Amino acid sequence: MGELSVSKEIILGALSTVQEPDLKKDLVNLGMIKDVELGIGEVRFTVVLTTPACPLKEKIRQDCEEAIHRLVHPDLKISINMTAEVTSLASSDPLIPGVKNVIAVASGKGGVGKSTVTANLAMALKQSGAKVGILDADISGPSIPVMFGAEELQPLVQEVNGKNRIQPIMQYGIKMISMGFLAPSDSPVPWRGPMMTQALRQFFGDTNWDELDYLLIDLPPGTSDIHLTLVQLIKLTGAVIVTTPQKVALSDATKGLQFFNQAGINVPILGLVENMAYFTPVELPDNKYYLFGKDGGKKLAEKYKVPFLGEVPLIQAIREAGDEGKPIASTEGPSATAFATIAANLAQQIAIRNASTPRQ
Ligand SMILES: Nc1ncnc2c1ncn2[C@@H]1O[C@H](COP(=O)(O)OP(=O)(O)OP(=O)(O)O)[C@@H](O)[C@H]1O
Repeated sequence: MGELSVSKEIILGALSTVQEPDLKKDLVNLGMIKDVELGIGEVRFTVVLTTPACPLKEKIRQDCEEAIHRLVHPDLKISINMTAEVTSLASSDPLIPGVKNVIAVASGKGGVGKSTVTANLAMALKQSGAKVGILDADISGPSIPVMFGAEELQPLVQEVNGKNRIQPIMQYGIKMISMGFLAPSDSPVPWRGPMMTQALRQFFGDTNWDELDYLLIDLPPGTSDIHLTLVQLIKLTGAVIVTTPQKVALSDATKGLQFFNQAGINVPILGLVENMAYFTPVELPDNKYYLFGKDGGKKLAEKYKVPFLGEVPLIQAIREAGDEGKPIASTEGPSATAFATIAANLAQQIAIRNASTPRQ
């Protein structure tokens, strides 16, 4: 390598030509470059991404290397430490000060796999390195405890700073609380509106969530009192709608979209997930059978101009994993990959949303 005179300013100058592809601003201006250090013929620095699940991680790394090699010196050795700090909408919500993003997972129709998608998205986000929690508010059928093998567990109440706090259950590194922990599934007592509201309030305000990057809320199907209470109680980062490609499911999903979009509620739709997009039998893994029609979710997303986060196949192993209390995203294989892709797309949409909304 020839005579080389490099300063931190020169490096930052080169990196200020690299754009964050989603946020459409340069990395230096976004404050994403940290700890630039120079050695002989070498530069080291840290790139702080907006989520550990960033699908553009490799592209950003390559763009940094390319800019420095092109603008500073082609032989400079570059060591980049890729880290992440999840962004948030407001500086903090007084009810849950340590929680950065609250995401509602909703569906129009029941049984479309909303809880399965919630459980596996949480798992995939956790595996990317994020701190994740689930609040199961689906009183019509609280399935999160079953899907995480936690149906026999009971959250403890502990005194913290003189106040009683519910300790969430921790399974697979995910903190969770569920209506199912309060009311046994065979309980004959129906939940009344005020009880649900009270429970939801406690799940936020009296639960020791500590610090979380993403708190996913598994909502009951349709739209209910719980939906209204939720949007009044907490500033949501946004909502995810789960649907199958079937006509009735799509028409109900539209109602879900409209609920969050309506004036006075104004919760942004972070995206749509198409579950049971096609059936793949175990013995013919390359065959796809479009039992409920093709691309229904994708087309609905296009029609309402909301992001399409991805599709999940109808696979026996997904159901079995749910029943066994071990979400499929915690294993390896095509289903886990599908959920990892959807989780990365969701994390990306959250980062875009947070960057486009002024902090309060
Ligand atoms: N992609 C899939 N492949 C196979 N089985 C699935 C898939 N998605 C969901 N299931 C199964 O379908 C059933 C319903 O799923 P789930 O409980 O997640 O739906 P839901 O929309 O949350 O229902 P609810 O109406 O109770 O809110 C479960 O037995 C689940 O294991």
